[in-house]
Amino acid sequence: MVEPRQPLRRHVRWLWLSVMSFTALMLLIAYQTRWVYPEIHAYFSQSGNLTGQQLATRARVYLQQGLDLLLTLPRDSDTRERAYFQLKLAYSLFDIGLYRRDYPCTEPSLAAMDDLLVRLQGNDVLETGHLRESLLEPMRCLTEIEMHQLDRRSTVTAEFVEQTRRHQGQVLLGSLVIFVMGLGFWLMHELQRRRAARSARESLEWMAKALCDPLTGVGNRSAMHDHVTAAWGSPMGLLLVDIDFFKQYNDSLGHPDGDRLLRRLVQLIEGNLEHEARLYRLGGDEFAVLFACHDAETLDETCRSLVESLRAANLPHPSHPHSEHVTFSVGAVRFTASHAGLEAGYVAADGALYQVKSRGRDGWAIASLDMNEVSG
Ligand SMILES: Nc1nc2c(ncn2[C@@H]2O[C@H](COP(=O)(O)OP(=O)(O)OP(=O)(O)O)[C@@H](O)[C@H]2O)c(=O)[nH]1
Repeated sequence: MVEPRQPLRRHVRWLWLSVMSFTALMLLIAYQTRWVYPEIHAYFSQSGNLTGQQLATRARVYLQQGLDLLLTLPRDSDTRERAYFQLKLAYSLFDIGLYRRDYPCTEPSLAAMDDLLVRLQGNDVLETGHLRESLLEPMRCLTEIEMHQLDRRSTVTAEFVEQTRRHQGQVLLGSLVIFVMGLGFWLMHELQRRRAARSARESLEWMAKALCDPLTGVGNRSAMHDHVTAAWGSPMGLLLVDIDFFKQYNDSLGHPDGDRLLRRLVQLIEGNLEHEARLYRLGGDEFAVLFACHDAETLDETCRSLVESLRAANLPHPSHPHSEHVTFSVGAVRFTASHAGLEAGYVAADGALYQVKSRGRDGWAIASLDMNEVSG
């Protein structure tokens, strides 16, 4: 019961491993998508961060506040001083390498602011129209920088998001390929294993067939040798059973009936055997019985019992010269299990069988063998 469940368990384990690793990968990707990338995106978008755009925005605010102060009347020294401070702050935030390099309007704007700062410091009279004109260009320039920097930032963010999406797609595709390859390898391994199991099973079946007589289903001569090898060194009894006048039986009833008689004989003999005794067909109408046999009485009793049970079957034989029923001749011997022992035992049992045949058949005879001589 345990054996057939093993492959199922292995399949489940393989599938479980594949599904778990695939799920882990998917979770990782989902985590990246759901939490990590938005975090990065948020970092790029946060309002408190000092980017190129935010410096320009602050500079413009300081500039606007300075201009508002200067446009306030009366324009006393305190107001001028506060306006100077705001303009100075705007100037310092505006005066950075990035703006000078990327925006041509920066240089003239800074020059105009510088000029205004000098005039404020020198307490020059400042006309409202002139003030507006001087600060119009820096204001326009800072607005242009702000807008451009905002555009740049959204372009960079969009590119980043697009890149991560593409990367994510590649990771997903790669994982799917790995998963499919894993399944493929598993499938190949499984097919290979099944092929090996099938060929092993077929080999065993062929081996079993090679040891079996196809007509009667009992073991053949090779199987009998295997039996002797398995019982090596132990005392055994060998009975050779032969149907009398089987040729006549075939001739009168036909070979199919002869086959049926052979199969019936197998049933009768097997029904009469002890548990550990085995029946073999050696060829034609000759059968052999092998069994553990420790003394002569057992051999004698087995022969007697077998012949009597076969006689009791009363199988009809229409062309038997001396009887109306099928009769049998049995030759028997005891030997010690080994190849040489079997060979000698077979010769001796065959001799005993020949004696029975010569005496008129329908009987049994036991040959004696010096068991020590053939025990090797
Ligand atoms: N029906 C059938 N007949 C077989 C088979 N194998 C051998 N035979 C026949 O068995 C007969 C054996 O004949 P013999 O060896 O002369 O033996 P017998 O006729 O029994 O004579 P004795 O043994 O001297 O009594 C032959 O006619 C074979 O053709 C088989 O598988 N089926």
